[in-house]
Order: sequence, then C-alpha cells, then structure tokens
Amino acid sequence: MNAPYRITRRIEIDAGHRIMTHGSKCRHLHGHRYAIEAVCEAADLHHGGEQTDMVLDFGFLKDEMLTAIDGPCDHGFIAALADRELLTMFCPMGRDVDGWLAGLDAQVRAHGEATTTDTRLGTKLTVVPFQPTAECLARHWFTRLAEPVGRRSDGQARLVSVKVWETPNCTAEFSG
Ligand SMILES: Nc1nc2c(c(=O)[nH]1)N=C([C@H](O)[C@H](O)COP(=O)(O)OP(=O)(O)OP(=O)(O)O)CN2
Repeated sequence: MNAPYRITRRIEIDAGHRIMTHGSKCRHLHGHRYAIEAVCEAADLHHGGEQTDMVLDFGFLKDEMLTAIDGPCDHGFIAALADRELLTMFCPMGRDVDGWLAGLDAQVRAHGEATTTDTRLGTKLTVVPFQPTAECLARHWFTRLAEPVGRRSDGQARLVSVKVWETPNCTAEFSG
C-alpha cells in the first residue's frame, strides 16, 4: 500500500548527449533542457526537530538533487562509456587516447560515473556506463538519490520515483 504522504521536487539542467545506436536524429550531438522530478513518500511526518510536520524538507531534497544531478551534468555533455568514437573527440590534444579512456573507465567502474573538465576544450564531460536515454538517466539518478533521501529524512522518507523530461513532450520514469 502507498504511504499517505508524498512530496515532489523539480530541478532543471541543460546538457548535451547523443544516442549512438539511434536510427535517426538522436545519433547527432544535441542538447536538452532536462527537467527532473523526484517523488518521496512517508507513512508519517516528522514529530520533532527542524523537519517537524514534513516528509523531508524541500530544501534538503533540492540540495541532494543538485549534488547528484546538477553538479555532474549541468552545462556538460553526458556520454556513454561505450561511445569510444565520441569520447575520442573529447581527449585533450597530445594525450594518449587509450590511457585517457582507461582513466575514465576506472572512474566509472569505481563511482558509477566520471565527471571531468580534463578534455580537449576544457568542457565538462560526464561519462556513464549506459546510453544516456531518458530511461537510463532516470534509473541512474534514482540510484544516486535513494540513499541521501533516507539519510536527510532520518529514515522517515523513501524515494519513490525519478521522472525525467527530455523534451516538453517526452518523459521517462524509474520507480524503485
Ligand atoms: N524512449 C526514448 N525514446 C527516445 C529517447 C529516449 O531517451 N527515450 N531520446 C530521443 C532523442 O534524444 C530526442 O532528443 C528526443 O526525441 P523526439 O521526441 O523525437 O524529439 P523532438 O525534438 O522531435 O520532440 P518534439 O516534441 O516533436 O519537438 C529519441 N527517442
């Protein structure tokens, strides 16, 4: 049964990506103003402290969404680790491409993603171990937000879903 209390917080970011296996236009490098909504639920509200009568302070949820989503991805390019040809374009001039890619690979394996400005133009790059479709981004951001939601609510709240708008007309949602 669903818990009776639900809260939702939305943030928006700008990021580039491409879907390398796409049959048409999404293979091209392009950008979106992504909107991301996180939904949290609780069986009861806090009964004391600074979150009294709340599921989870909207401000705390915003902070965690900025850390998990905006920090790594806003005004960056989100690329699949498997998209070697694209990543090669980001490799700094004069660097050994295989070595540079191996460094990204190690970070992705250790941390689930790699964010760097050690790139050819010094632009922000986030490498993820999946194709950056709206569905996979929703799952990825859910995974990164679930623990902070529990911690910041002192165990009171649970992350229910993350919904990603890739365009004003298209959304994907992941529920845990
Ligand atoms: N299920 C999914 N389908 C598509 C994804 C995705 O992440 N999941 N992504 C894309 C592209 O990245 C594309 O940018 C968005 O597709 P599309 O709806 O075709 O975009 P439009 O700009 O044409 O949207 P309009 O609302 O018509 O302007 C493709 N598919």
